[in-house]
Amino acid sequence: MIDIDRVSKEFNQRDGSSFLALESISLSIKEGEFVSLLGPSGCGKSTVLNLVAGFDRSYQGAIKINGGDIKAPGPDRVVVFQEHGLFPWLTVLENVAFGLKQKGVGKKERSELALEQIRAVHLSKFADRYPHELSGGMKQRAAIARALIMNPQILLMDEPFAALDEQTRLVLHQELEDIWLRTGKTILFITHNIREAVMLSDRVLVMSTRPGKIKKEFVVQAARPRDSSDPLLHHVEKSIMECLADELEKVVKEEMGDDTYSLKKNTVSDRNFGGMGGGI
Ligand SMILES: Nc1ncnc2c1ncn2[C@@H]1O[C@H](COP(=O)(O)OP(=O)(O)OP(=O)(O)O)[C@@H](O)[C@H]1O
Repeated sequence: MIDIDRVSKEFNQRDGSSFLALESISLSIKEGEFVSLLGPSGCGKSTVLNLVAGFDRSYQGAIKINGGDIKAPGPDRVVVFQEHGLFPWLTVLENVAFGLKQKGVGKKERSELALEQIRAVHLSKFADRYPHELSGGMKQRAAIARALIMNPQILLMDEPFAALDEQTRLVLHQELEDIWLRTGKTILFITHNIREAVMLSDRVLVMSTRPGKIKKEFVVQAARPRDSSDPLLHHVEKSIMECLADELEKVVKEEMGDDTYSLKKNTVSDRNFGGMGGGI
């Protein structure tokens, strides 16, 4: 369904030089699969998502959806960002129905369809509220409903839960898994949270940084719906942490400007990773 074949991406920098953000990335995502891209800050996760979304067409290599080239953003792919992007002057119902209005769907039909999606994300009681009257989790639910109402084949999710508190995030993980199991959407999910990637995904692709590459793939074969106490999930988390230790070292050295600093001296500890469920 999504085929990324030896894709490289360079950005022009202010000083006129170019910066290689992605180097020969290849990956395939099957229809209905839930795949996460995981990696340290700056490894190119969002760049990959933007290319698949069709926001940026200047790259080397090929990206195909169902065998066809991506020419522009399309209705088959909808992006959910960390920032919900709801219109502040519209209610939840109006926000969710907005895309259908643009498509010319009549008021009664779009309200019915919007309410259906709003029910699916458990926001029925808040359909007539404005975004500023909602919690962060509610806003992200509304953003998901707004994406789903367009019935895309593919959901591209760029750290959609990164700004939420831990409890809310856990609830939304369950809700997203329910939605995914029910709708069979193909999901490409970007995160730097190891626990989140493992809890949600069929496969986690760990990226390395500068330039961004796919370092390793982890298949998560745990049963659905996922149970956070499943030992298999903990096992995969641990393997991913080990895989990421080198990358973190690179990032920390670069950010601290100190070649002598070593994370590993302190071992790959909970402190460095923010706990088993932590981010990177
Ligand atoms: N428009 C741009 N111009 C120049 N460089 C860019 C541009 N967009 C991204 N980059 C650089 O490309 C690299 C990859 O960025 P990207 O945002 O894809 O990383 P990321 O893994 O999503 O990071 P984060 O987790 O912090 O969001 C970074 O070094 C970033 O500074």
